[in-house]
Amino acid sequence: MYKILVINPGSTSTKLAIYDKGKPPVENTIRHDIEKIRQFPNISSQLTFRKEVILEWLNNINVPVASFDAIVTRGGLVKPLVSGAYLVNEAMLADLRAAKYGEHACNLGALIAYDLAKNHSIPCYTVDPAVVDELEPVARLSGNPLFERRTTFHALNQKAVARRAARDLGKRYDECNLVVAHLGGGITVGAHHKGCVIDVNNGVEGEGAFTPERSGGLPAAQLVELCFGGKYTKPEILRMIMGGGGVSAYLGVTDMRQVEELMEQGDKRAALIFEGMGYQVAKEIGAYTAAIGEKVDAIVLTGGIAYSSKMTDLIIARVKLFAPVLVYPGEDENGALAEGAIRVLSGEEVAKVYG
Ligand SMILES: Nc1ncnc2c1ncn2[C@@H]1O[C@H](COP(=O)(O)OP(=O)(O)O)[C@@H](O)[C@H]1O
Ligand SMILES: CCCC(=O)OP(=O)(O)O
Repeated sequence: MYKILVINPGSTSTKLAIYDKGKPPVENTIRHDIEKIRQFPNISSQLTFRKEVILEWLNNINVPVASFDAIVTRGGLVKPLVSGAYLVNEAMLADLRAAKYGEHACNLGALIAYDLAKNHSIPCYTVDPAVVDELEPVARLSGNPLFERRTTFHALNQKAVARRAARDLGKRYDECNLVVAHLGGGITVGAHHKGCVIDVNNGVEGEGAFTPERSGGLPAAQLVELCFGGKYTKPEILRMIMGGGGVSAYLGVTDMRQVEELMEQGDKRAALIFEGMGYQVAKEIGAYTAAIGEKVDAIVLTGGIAYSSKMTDLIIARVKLFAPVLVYPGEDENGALAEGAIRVLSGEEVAKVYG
């Protein structure tokens, strides 16, 4: 068995885990001060800050970087890829440094891992990055040839949870039809048809349901008016879509537990926004059920917001006629990353080469 460091950078946190030869994992979620994060002009400039926080933790628990057999990290926004494990290489790092395929905190993972590992000859991997692309040709059409739909979604957790749901249904993943909804800071709903995600909303480009901090799909003509109206700058408008949209724009908070507290105090607007999110997620589930076009074995709800039975009850009430609903709150991205690295180290899977 192997000793593996897992690095999973999110927009406001860095999740870390050490998997050591079958022992229970040692995990740590470092929540970054939001004001501190906002001081950085862009994601890539957070590199040194985030790396030092990781080194500090390893130092505190007395684990040297050299003791790891591999470092595995949540993949960044790179070119569209088939599902699997990838060796972190210079070509991948160059695309991430240039944010060639977009900016998201997950871009930092491979950059940090490589930086930590480079003096110790330790291999670094990513598994099922957010850009896993198994879309059918018909799903790529946007409605105008100037725009092509592309994938950015919770591929790692969606795939891991879909495999778990298949096991619980007594089937193999590639025998199942599942609609998986990851309900977190970003919300993505994927149509898993016999082991392939044939369609999914892009979680960072303004598609799908609104989320705690993202707008989801907006009325296109109104957005164009706003862009050319002269009142807002490009970064301000981008923040309306990512970071400051959705629940944040309506209520000024991004934690759904706070929204529930407001509801308990009788805040009717909070109740409407909470219901609106569930309503939009249910509509997405309906759309991706249609995308599968065959009998759906189960609808799967996962991610942090799936801890809220108020939210899952609201969604289930609208979608239960389509298929049975399974709820797996939270995520086990760390476990999925470690398993991916172990598959490579043990020779069960050959790491793909990015380029
Ligand atoms: N018990 C809970 N009830 C309601 N919402 C929750 C609960 N726990 C976490 N959340 C919400 O889950 C979201 C984060 O989900 P998570 O899956 O960890 O995020 P991400 O997809 O961004 O990694 C936050 O909006 C948080 O408010
Ligand atoms: C990066 C793609 C999926 C996504 O929206 O992730 P977060 O919810 O972690 O921002």
